[in-house]
Amino acid sequence: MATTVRLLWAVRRVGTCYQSASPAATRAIITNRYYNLYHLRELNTTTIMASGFVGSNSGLLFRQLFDRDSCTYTYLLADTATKEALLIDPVIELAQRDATLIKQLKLNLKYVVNTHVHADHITGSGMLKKLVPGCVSVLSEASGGDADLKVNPGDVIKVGAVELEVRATPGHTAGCVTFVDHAHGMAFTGDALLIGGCGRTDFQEGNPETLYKAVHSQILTLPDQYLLYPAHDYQGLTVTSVKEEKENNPRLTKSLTEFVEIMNNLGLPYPRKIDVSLPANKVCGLYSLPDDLAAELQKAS
Ligand SMILES: N[C@@H](CCC(=O)N[C@@H](CSS)C(=O)NCC(=O)O)C(=O)O
Repeated sequence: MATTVRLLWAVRRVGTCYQSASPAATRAIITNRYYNLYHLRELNTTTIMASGFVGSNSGLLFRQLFDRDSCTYTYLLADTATKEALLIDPVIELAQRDATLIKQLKLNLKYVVNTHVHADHITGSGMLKKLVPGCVSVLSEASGGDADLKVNPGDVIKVGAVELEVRATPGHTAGCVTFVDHAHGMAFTGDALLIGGCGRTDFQEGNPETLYKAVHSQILTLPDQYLLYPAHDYQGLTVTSVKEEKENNPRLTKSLTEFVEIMNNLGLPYPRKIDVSLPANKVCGLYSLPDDLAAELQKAS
C-alpha cells in the first residue's frame, strides 16, 4: 500500500471523532494509530510464522508436521541463512516424508532430537540417520537411552543462529526435556505439557508430583506470550501459550494434591505400540540394533 493510500485508509478508520482536533494533533493521532496498526501487523506476522510458515525476516524456518496414527507432532527448525536444520520428535513411518521435505527446502539436517523415550511410536531418528547421512541423534542423558549426543539441562543446541535451551521436565518419564527458543518465544514441551493436559505418569518412571513441579518451574515460568508446542494433540489443536495454560489447563491449574489425585485416576489404556516402541527408542530408533531385529520391530510397529 502506498503511503498516501495507507494514510487515507487510516483517516477513514479514525473517523469523525478527531475532527475537532487541530491539524497537528489529528496528524499525531493518525500517525500513532497507524503505528499501532502497523505494529500489530508485525506481531501478527510473527504469530503466523510461529504457526508454520517460513518467515523471511525472522531467521527461522519453522514447520509443524503431524503423524495421524500416533497424533505426534514433529517440528522442523532451520536457520534461513545457514540452512542448518534440526528435527524434533520424528516418527519412523514418516522419516521419508521428513527427509524429502528437508531435501526440497535445501536444508542441511544437523540434529534429530527427541524430547524423551516415546512409548507410543518408534522415533524416526535411526531411519533419518540412514536417509540423511551425517545427522546426529540427540536424547537427554537422564533418559538412560543411547544417542550420538546426550544433552543435559542448561545445554544449548544450535543450528546456525537458532538456539534451543535444554530444560529438564521429568515426570512423564525421568528423562523428559523441554527445548526453549528464547529468540522466537517458543518452547517444545514433548509430553510434559500437552494442550490443556499433560503426559500420563503411570509408567516409565512416571511421577505426578515430579511432573507438576517440573512443568510449573520450567515451563509455566516462561513469559506469558511464549508459544508452547507439544509432542501430541488428540483434539486437533496445534499450539498453546504459557498464559493460556496457566489460566485454563484443567489439570495443572489445580493444587499439587488435586493434580496427583487426577493423574492417579486417569485410567488410560496402555499405548498400543508400547512393547515395540520402548526397546527401539532406548537405542534412538533402531539404528544400532541388528538389522534383522530392527526389521522385525519395524514390521510389528
Ligand atoms: N492411544 C494412544 C496413546 C495415548 C496416550 O497414552 N498418550 C500419552 C502420550 S504418548 S505415551 C499421554 O501421556 N496421554 C495423556 C493424556 O491425557 O491423554 C496409543 O495407543 O498410542
